[in-house]
Amino acid sequence: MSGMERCRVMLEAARIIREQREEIATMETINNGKSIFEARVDIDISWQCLEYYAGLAGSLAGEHIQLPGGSFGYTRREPLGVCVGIGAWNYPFQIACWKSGPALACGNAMVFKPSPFTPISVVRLAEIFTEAGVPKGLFNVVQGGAATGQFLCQHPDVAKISFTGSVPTGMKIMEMAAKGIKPVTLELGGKSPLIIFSDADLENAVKGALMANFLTQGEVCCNGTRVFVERKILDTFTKEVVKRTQKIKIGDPLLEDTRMGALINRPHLNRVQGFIKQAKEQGAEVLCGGDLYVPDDQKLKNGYYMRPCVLGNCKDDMTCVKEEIFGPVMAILPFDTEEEVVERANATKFGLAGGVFTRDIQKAHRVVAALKAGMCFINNYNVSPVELPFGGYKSSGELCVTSPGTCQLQGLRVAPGTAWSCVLTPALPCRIWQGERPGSHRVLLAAEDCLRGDG
Ligand SMILES: NC(=O)c1ccc[n+]([C@@H]2O[C@H](COP(=O)([O-])OP(=O)(O)OC[C@H]3O[C@@H](n4cnc5c(N)ncnc54)[C@H](O)[C@@H]3O)[C@@H](O)[C@H]2O)c1
Ligand SMILES: NCCCC=O
Repeated sequence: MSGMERCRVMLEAARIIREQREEIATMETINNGKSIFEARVDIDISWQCLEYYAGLAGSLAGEHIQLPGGSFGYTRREPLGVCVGIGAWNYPFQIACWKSGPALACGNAMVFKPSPFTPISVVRLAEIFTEAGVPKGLFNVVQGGAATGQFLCQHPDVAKISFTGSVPTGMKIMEMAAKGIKPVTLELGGKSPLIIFSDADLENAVKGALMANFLTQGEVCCNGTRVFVERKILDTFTKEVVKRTQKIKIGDPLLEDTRMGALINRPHLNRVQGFIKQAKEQGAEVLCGGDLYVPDDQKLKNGYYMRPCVLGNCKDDMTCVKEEIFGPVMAILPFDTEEEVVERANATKFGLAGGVFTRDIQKAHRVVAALKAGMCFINNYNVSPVELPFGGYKSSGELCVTSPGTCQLQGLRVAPGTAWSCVLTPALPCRIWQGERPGSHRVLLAAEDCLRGDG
């Protein structure tokens, strides 16, 4: 198909998703346990993602290169072929759209494997693609766990792997991809810093801290779970955060007023509570929550519910501050100076996201520029519009570069084939990618290098 033909089919899929928003959101709530309130937002981001990539499909073009003596050369953008998408369980439908959107827009086929804990909604996506006119066999769902994932990654006919999940699994995927010399995109875990300066709008900062910690039961990769608070406002901020956390309505995720549903499964619930137990042993103080929540509704009494937890008296070397818990657990850490907090915020193996709350706009930009993190928020948190790139530094994953015939299957939202793309928004650290030209290296440059002229 031509790009415009692919665009039309993808727009139709986006339209069907929009039309069936309520049904798919309900399915996602049952699939994952998150509140229907949040699941609707996930579905909206999903159709927006397909619309976004549909919009790019028609303008994917090669280049004409003039050579001496009247000769010329040209480049074509060709699909890679069969791409594998492997997803995590926290945003099942959305992750499947993030991966299939760019793959299909560029003319690739995709075999998608959801997490075995959330197998359902992606099957609906496959049906929708078929209804919209995606040719049979172009988007495929394979169910299974680690062994199935390995099989897909090692299959000789697979040209590219896009993975969302934990760091240990990401390392295995990268090894498998290396053996097959396959490009890979990794979207991995995080332990992101959220920095609250004393001049911040307190009301907004408290809301931001809740947004950064308790969406989807805290099971969000980019959550700002290390909440650094300037000592001058530590007590006021902590008191308010605890008060608001205790008011979060937990329970049946299908009810309109529920804001926190059930964790994904019993082993994960036990793991999250294990982190809280260990935090107490290491000297942290549970300021609220952390215990099981048993809803009044009899049919939910064995559900995997817990009260959101705020930990005080935390230190940087505690396990609860260093490791990704992937549950509703916020750690509060006092700080005194900007220099100190930036150093502590960056002292982590992860680098997915970061946030700053302050009324001082210069300080805000200075601090986010100094954070070694992919997605940075100023006076806001956990909004990820599809138009913006999403990906990490260090162990949080790799932002792959563009390559001919495909575009990023997640992580880099630029027109495939664009030679230079610059992302420079108030809330994002600037990054510049150099697209591939035949025979050249592809490099990822920090903005500062380019501004100095090194780029
Ligand atoms: N950066 C992002 O965009 C992003 C988004 C969502 C979740 N995450 C991360 O995902 C993690 C939670 O998800 P999870 O528990 O499902 O992660 P996981 O790594 O356990 O599993 C992810 C997927 O990989 C598959 N898998 C497991 N072992 C495999 C192997 N050896 N080979 C191939 N596939 C294999 C699983 O079946 C699943 O589909 C957290 O660390 C979270 O931060 C990151
Ligand atoms: N906004 C979606 C973030 C996905 C990470 O878990």
